[in-house]
Amino acid sequence: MSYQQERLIAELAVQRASLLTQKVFFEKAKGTVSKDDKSPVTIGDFGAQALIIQAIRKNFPNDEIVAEEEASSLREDKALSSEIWRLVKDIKLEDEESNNLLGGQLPSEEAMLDIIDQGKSAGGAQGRIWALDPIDGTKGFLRGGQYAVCLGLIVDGDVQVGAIGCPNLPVDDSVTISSQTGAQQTSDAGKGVLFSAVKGTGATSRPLSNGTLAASKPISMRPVPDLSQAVFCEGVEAGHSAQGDNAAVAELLGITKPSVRLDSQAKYCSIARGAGDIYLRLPVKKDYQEKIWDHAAGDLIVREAGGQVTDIYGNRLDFSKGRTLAANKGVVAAPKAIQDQVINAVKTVLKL
Ligand SMILES: Nc1ncnc2c1ncn2[C@@H]1O[C@H](COP(=O)(O)O)[C@@H](OP(=O)(O)O)[C@H]1O
Ligand SMILES: [Mg+2]
Ligand SMILES: [Mg+2]
Ligand SMILES: [Mg+2]
Repeated sequence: MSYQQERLIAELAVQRASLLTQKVFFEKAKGTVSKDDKSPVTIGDFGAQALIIQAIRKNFPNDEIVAEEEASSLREDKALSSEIWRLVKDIKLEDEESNNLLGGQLPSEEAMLDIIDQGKSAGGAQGRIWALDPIDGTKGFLRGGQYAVCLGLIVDGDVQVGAIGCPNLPVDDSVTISSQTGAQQTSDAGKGVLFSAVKGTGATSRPLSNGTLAASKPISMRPVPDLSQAVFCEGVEAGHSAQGDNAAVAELLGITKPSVRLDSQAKYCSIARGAGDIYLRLPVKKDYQEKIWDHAAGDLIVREAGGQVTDIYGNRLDFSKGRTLAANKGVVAAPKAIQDQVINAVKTVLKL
């Protein structure tokens, strides 16, 4: 199975949904609601989820979908629902053929709510399951920092296809990343990248801009001959990974440069293209289970670019356990050649 059609649909769906998120941001349409877990969810998250699920349903009607958001709060907030519909209804790619492939415009506001609710699969070890994070790094999105539109296809527990749109990353793969917590986001020029991978065929990047079906370029992690020179990245939100432990691991590895802080799976994408080297996500809360939509696409893109992605024990991420990575704790991603060294440092710092 080559998964080329799945990759095409995933790329176009992510590209279209990214257009919506950019429109939401630039129109300052930043209505948010709080979920039970107290995380914010914006007009962009709901709208992007609707657009991507529509594309999956149109092309692969029998597949299951595990998506982050659900529409119950929207059904009780007519004003917010109408505002999302206003922004979603006219979103399209420049290329008519691509729009038709994705199913065209959504038919109505009510249909949009129903579609948002089609991402409630329990996940698991069997069959074809799409993992969708319509906006990963919602807090980064709200701050004007990094965020990502992420879609992965898991087949019998194994990620086969991944696509990630990063509207605020530089197009140029060779630009070394720097911390982006919001304030630096001033200009749009040269920004917006679409990353993708199919298992066994490598990872690629291309510009995300509307209408560009430009050729994808292969990307790969850069070699790290001197670990002390490695660039390590971590999340901006201190509640999502233990920044003190991350720093202690870096110090043990002899890394002297401070971490680069980015929200979202832009971290996986950045190391995959050689704009950084190591991604550390050491757990803050012992009982937190990472969500599959926060990692599926990024895990594949990094591994296809020559990296290894494991949890803090050195075990591969297991996407067959349902909606969460119930068998794993934390995430450590690095070039294959140095992954063992990084894991040893993690084990020392966390006393595992
Ligand atoms: N206690 C916690 N530990 C780890 N990840 C958490 C967390 N609470 C929330 N998250 C997840 O962290 C993601 C963002 O990661 P990062 O901090 O690397 O940008 C969030 O995705 P969303 O923004 O899609 O909700 C959310 O799912
Ligand atoms: Mg969220
Ligand atoms: Mg997320
Ligand atoms: Mg999200």
